[in-house]
Amino acid sequence: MPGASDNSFSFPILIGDIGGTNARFALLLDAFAEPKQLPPIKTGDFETIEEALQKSILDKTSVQPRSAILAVAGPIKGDEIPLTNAGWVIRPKDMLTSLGLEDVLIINDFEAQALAVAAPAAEDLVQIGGGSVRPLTSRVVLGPGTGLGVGGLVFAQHTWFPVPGEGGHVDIGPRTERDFQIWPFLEPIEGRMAGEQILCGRGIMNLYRAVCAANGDEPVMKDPAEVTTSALSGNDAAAVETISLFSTYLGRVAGDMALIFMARGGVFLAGGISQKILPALQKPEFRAAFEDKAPHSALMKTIPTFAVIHPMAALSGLAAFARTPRDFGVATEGRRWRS
Ligand SMILES: Nc1ncnc2c1ncn2[C@@H]1O[C@H](COP(=O)(O)OP(=O)(O)OP(=O)(O)O)[C@@H](O)[C@H]1O
Repeated sequence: MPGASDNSFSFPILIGDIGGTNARFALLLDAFAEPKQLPPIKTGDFETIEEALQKSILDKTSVQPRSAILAVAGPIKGDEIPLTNAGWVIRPKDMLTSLGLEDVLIINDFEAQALAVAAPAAEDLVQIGGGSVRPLTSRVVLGPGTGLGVGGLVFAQHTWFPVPGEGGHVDIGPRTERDFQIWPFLEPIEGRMAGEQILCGRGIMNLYRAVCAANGDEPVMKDPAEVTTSALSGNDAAAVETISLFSTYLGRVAGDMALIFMARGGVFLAGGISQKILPALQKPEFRAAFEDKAPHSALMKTIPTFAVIHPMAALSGLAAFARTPRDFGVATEGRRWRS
C-alpha cells in the first residue's frame, strides 16, 4: 500500500468508536495534531455505516481520510462484521471502495478502551476508594453501556497489549440474603445469569423490576435514565436499592476481573453508565464489593479503581494507537483490509 509500512497508517486517519447506541468519530490529520472530533451520532439513525460516515462526516469536511481505524462492539470475524446490540453490518471491503479508503482496521471497542488507559490523563479519571497505580502493570477496563464490555491491558516487552474478550458474559450469582430474595425475579439468558443481564442499561431495568417484584410492587419506571435519576435524587426506594445493588454487583465483577489479570495498574470503569451514576459508585458499596475477595482482600485494597470521565475515551485510545502503533501490540491479523 502506498505510503504505509505494515504497522503504520497513512494520514488523514478516521477513527471511530461504534457502540450499540452511539457512534463517535474523529479525524487525525497527522501524528501531532489533536484529533478533530465530530458530533456523536446515534447508530439507529442510519441504515448503514457507509451512509452514517458519508452524511455525518465526509459530506461536512473537505478532508478525505486515507485510513480508518474503527472500534466496534462485537467479535471481529471474516469480511462481514455484525454489530452486537445494533443493526449495522460492517463490510470493510465495501468501505474501501465506497468511501475511497486505502486501509481499514477494525478492533473491539473494549480493546480501544484498554488502549486509552495505558497513559490516561489525571483529569480524565476519578478515583473510587484507595490503592495506587503500579506503573507498567496490567490494567482492566469494564464498561456498562448498551452491553457490558470488558478489556484487559497487559504490559510486556516494552509494549502494551490490549486483550479483547467477552468478559461481560461471565456468570454472576447471589451471595447475600437480599440477593437470594431478588434473584428469582431476574430475567436470565438461556437459563443463566450473565453479568450483562444486570450490568448495562437494560440490566438496570431487569434489576429494578426484580427489586419491585421481590417487594410485591408494580414497577413504574420505564427506562434506565429514570431509575438512575430517581436513585441519585433519593426519591424512590426501589430505584435507590437498584443502583445500590448495581454498584455492588459491578464491584464484584470488577474485582473478579482484577484478580484474573492481576491488575495492579488499576481497574477503570468506562461506558456511558459509569459516568452517569458516579455519585452512587462513590458510596461504599462498589469499593467494598471490589475488595471483598477473600483470601485476597489485602491485595485488592492495593488495587486502585477509577471512573473514566473522558467523554470519548475509546477515541483517545485509538488516537494514541494511530499515532504510535509500535507502542501497542494490537493484533491486525484478519482485521485489516487494504485497497
Ligand atoms: N442516565 C442514564 N442512566 C443509566 N443508563 C442510561 C442513562 N442514559 C442512558 N442509559 C443507557 O445507557 C446505554 C447506552 O450506553 P452508552 O452511552 O455507553 O452507549 P454505547 O457506547 O452505545 O454502549 P456500548 O458501547 O456498550 O454498546 C443504553 O442502554 C441506555 O439506555
